[in-house]
Amino acid sequence: MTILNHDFLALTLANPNAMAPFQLTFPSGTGVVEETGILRLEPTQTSRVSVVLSAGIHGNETGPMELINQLVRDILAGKLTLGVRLLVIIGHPVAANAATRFCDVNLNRLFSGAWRNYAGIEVQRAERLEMAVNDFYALSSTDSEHIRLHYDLHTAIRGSMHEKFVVHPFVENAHYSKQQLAFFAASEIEAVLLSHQPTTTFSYYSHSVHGAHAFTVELGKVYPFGQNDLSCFAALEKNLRQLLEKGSLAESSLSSLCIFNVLDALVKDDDSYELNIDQDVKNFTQFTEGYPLAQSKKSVYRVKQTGDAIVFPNTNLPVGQRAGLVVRAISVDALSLI
Ligand SMILES: O=C(O)CCC(=O)N[C@@H](CCC(=O)O)C(=O)O
Ligand SMILES: [Zn+2]
Repeated sequence: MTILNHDFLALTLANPNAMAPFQLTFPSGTGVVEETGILRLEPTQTSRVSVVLSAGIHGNETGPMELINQLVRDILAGKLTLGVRLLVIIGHPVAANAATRFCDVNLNRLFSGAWRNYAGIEVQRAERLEMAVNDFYALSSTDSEHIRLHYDLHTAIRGSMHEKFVVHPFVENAHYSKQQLAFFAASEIEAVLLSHQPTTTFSYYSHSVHGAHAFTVELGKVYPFGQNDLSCFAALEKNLRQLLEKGSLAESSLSSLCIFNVLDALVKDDDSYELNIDQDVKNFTQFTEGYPLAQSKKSVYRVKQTGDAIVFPNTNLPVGQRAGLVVRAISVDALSLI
């Protein structure tokens, strides 16, 4: 079996629920479609880099799916010579076809085994995606020189003061990879959010279980299929092509990056939970000290310091889930870089 027109996204969306595995060859290697939306590509030459590129963990975040589909198409067509091990994931084809973020439960809250505590169609998918990542990294060399990367590409519900930004997973030793940050700077990513607690996101899973340099990468605002301006991703696309071809990461000065500590995760603690923000407030909007940013019958959250800002505000979710992040800018010089 082959992938018609090298269009892995079309194949995935045409078979959203399941797909029998099949193998394929392409000019620079061999591959296997392991399940719908899960494609592993192995280069002919051995490589010391294993890259996971995922998109569409939220079904309506179409731009990143189109971006990675272009990369796959060019690899399969022989226009891009694959030089690294590559696992491509289209996260949630059922939700993508329904043009919705998720069907029953937010898939990006189900990793690190959290799927065991939920019910819905995303549960099986989270377990399957964990397995795909486990199998992929298990096949990589255990030598300490081998580099494991996972970029989980998303787009945001709202507009943003910083159009492109990454969420850095919690790292216990607070040492941050200069090379990864320099790669983001070179890819026109404007800001980095440093998490300070474990989460149940996909990128955190790859980091915590497999020691990967793993990030949630936000690439702008959500648009339907066909309405994305892929030229907005040009810098990242160019650098991903270099990574996939040469196994090397483009780098720029970190001085262009705005760094933020995640101070607090706002959690919806009651059905009465509300955020005191306008409907169209952008990510990274700042507030003044004492401002009652969130409240419910059970709690009130007051802004701790003028300049603290909100990211991912959202109350359209079940009690117990994250309703936003409160972040505070810090200097890049304050980071311990390795
Ligand atoms: O725009 C929003 O509110 C959500 C965009 C999105 O899907 N963000 C990810 C971030 C994951 C992380 O914190 O690493 C998510 O909420 O799952
Ligand atoms: Zn998302």
